[in-house]
Amino acid sequence: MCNYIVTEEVQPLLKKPLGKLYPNIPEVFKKDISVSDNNLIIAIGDVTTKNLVEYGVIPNLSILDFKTKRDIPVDIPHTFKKVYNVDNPAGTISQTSMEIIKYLSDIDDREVALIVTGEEDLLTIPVIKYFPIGCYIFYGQPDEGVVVVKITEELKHYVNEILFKFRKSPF
Ligand SMILES: CC(C)(COP(=O)(O)OP(=O)(O)OC[C@H]1O[C@@H](n2cnc3c(N)ncnc32)[C@H](O)[C@@H]1O)[C@@H](O)C(=O)NCCC(=O)NCCS
Ligand SMILES: Nc1nc2c(ncn2[C@@H]2O[C@H](COP(=O)(O)OP(=O)(O)OP(=O)(O)O)[C@@H](O)[C@H]2O)c(=O)[nH]1
Repeated sequence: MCNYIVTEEVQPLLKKPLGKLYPNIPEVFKKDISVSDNNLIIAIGDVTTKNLVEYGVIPNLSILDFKTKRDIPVDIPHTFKKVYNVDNPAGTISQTSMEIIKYLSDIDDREVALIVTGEEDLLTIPVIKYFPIGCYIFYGQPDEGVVVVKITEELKHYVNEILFKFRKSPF
């Protein structure tokens, strides 16, 4: 594995929602669908996680950096059952992020937090790559709302194509 660095070619692709954009979390997701739908819920971003938690929906995995808009602190009103930490600089998907997300996709833990030192936005990519088909991913589209992604085989292929457009660095 290696570190993936964003390129000018790939950045515009990542600014487009990878799922359905909603102005706010839709009513259907204001309850824990992972119980009825038997699909995992992954939240990426602090505002997104905070909003879900405040509706009583605790994601199976929350990927956070405890800030929004780069430096506004965000408090998440929940004590997670397991917490992991990873370094992931803005503009990259670090090798360690790829490894920990692959590991987390294989274990059946609930209420896990992955705390990112750096920037968590791009980690939607390895979550789609490694987590099972059918999982729901929630992440924020700044100043537009929240994106809800349901992982499909096609989306996994698209994400692998996107990864090829990153610059790879061994360190
Ligand atoms: C294209 C993206 C993913 C590139 O992420 P990157 O790791 O390079 O971090 P970047 O610093 O560009 O942005 C990180 C976050 O900080 C925000 N941000 C960026 N610059 C600033 C700034 N000057 N002031 C305040 N907030 C900022 C962005 O809106 C974003 O929410 C990002 O810019 C973005 O659009 N994120 C929101 C949508 C998203 O998460 N998409 C996931 C695709 S995998
Ligand atoms: N209206 C609305 N906007 C949301 C919601 N969730 C996220 N957003 C928007 O998306 C932005 C990014 O939210 P997240 O993806 O949770 O990321 P973050 O950690 O809060 O912010 P960054 O560190 O800047 O990426 C927020 O600042 C909001 O503008 C929501 O439920 N409703």
